[in-house]
Amino acid sequence: MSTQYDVVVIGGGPAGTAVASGLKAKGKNVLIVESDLWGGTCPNRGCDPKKILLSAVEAKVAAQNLQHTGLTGVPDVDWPALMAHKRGYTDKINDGTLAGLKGQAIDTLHGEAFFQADGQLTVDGTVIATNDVVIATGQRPAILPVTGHEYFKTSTDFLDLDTMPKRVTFVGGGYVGFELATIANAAGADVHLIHHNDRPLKEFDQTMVQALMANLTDAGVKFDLDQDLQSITQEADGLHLKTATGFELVTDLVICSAGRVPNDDHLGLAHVGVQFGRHGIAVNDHLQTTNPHIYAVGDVSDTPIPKLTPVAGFEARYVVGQLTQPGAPIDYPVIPTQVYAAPKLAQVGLSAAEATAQPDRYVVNDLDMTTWFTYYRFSAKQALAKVVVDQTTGQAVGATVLSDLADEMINYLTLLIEQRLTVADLQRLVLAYPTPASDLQYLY
Ligand SMILES: Cc1cc2nc3c(=O)[nH]c(=O)nc-3n(C[C@H](O)[C@H](O)[C@H](O)COP(=O)(O)OP(=O)(O)OC[C@H]3O[C@@H](n4cnc5c(N)ncnc54)[C@H](O)[C@@H]3O)c2cc1C
Ligand SMILES: NC(=O)c1ccc[n+]([C@@H]2O[C@H](COP(=O)([O-])OP(=O)(O)OC[C@H]3O[C@@H](n4cnc5c(N)ncnc54)[C@H](O)[C@@H]3O)[C@@H](O)[C@H]2O)c1
Repeated sequence: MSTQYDVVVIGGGPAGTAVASGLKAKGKNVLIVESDLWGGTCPNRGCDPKKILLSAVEAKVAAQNLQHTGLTGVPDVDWPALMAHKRGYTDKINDGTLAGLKGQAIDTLHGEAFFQADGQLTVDGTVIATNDVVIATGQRPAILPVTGHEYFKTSTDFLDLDTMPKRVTFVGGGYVGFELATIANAAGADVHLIHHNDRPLKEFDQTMVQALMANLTDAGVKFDLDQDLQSITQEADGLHLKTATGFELVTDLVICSAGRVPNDDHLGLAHVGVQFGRHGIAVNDHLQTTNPHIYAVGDVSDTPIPKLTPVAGFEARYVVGQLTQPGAPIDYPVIPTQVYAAPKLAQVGLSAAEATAQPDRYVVNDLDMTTWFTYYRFSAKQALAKVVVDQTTGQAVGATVLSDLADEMINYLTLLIEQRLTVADLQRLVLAYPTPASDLQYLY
């Protein structure tokens, strides 16, 4: 191991590993430091394990929808077997990621990176000399400071549960709350989702959110809106949750799904002049912190961009460019986001609400696709889309989709929006039929 590096990357998640690989490929002498699991949140305790568990939900919903139309019998989720399936993937991530980094001849260190008072970067006390640093330390689950907060478990605990408790409650109606409530409900738990106001998933189209909640309610999830949790107490019959209105609920497991906080408060950033706060590390439009030799990428950076794995990868590629051939400010493409519930809710670009405020420029195609061939085929319960079209160009500029296929449809729509394709452009292509892609020409 060298003692002098061109760049030290702090954090071995999607952002940090992509920076380290990119810089190494460009001939830089790089060290990457990780204090916990190599691979970070997404493959160990985020996107990937969540979507493996969702596979059983998808199969169960598909079977439920086809009852009386050619299929009999709805399968049960065998949680321990599903968890073993998940662990068959996640158990290999740490060693596999580390081996991948070593295979690229990237130096690695397991330990806690910290900037000492004299501005020196240390890993568990050992001083590391470097020209530049890239911070990619991600976020961790927020824990609401209610009485009895020590009883809270997090998404990390949920995604590694040995057995599914009878009663599970989520506090916070964001991505994590909706996604994990969907999984727990399909696995047979009695599920509540407590939210402090009447607008869960507030950044999504609210009529679509209402439709998603109606589907989940039908499936058995109970939404307790406008309930501000005050306390959790352990009693003989379970955990008692009490809210400000006097509402009370008894549960076996309570997951705090009220957001995530940046891992920026344990790095000694004040010792190197790096500004940070509760939204993350302050960066300019070159992802440079207030110390010009230190960059921040991925979930830990304070940007208005959604905190997602492909965004972490995009920012990582940009910073590799900055550290090898500095150039223009970062220019993000449109970014799709989605909630992997049942059905899935996805959106990209301009929202229907934003478009409606400019009626001279935009038109919103409000589509109920439930009876379309694509969804009739598997008796889908509901398939909705709102596609925003710029009337001057005929190009799609935004979309929201609620359906079992929304995760794929939103990527097609992202391509159409980014490539500025019109319906005429689409009709010059021949796409395989019958497929969801062959519906695209009917969306706008
Ligand atoms: C339950 C859940 C589901 C999700 N689902 C999706 C999804 O479906 N799609 C999607 O796009 N995104 C999803 N995300 C978000 C996604 O996981 C993150 O956007 C992504 O992991 C960010 O990558 P990152 O490298 O910035 O941070 P992380 O993956 O969090 O990696 C940061 C790493 O830095 C390490 N670290 C922290 N401090 C130090 C230190 N002092 N020294 C050394 N190392 C340190 C941490 O241990 C961690 O391994 C999900 C997140 C959660 C929690
Ligand atoms: N599918 C995906 O892409 C995906 C999935 C999971 C997580 N993520 C990433 O992780 C981030 C964090 O997800 P999250 O769901 O934890 O956070 P979030 O910010 O999406 O949602 C948190 C929710 O908790 C609510 N809340 C806040 N205080 C509360 C209180 N006192 N009581 C009840 N509710 C309260 C908020 O209003 C909000 O709706 C996301 O923003 C996203 O970047 C992405």
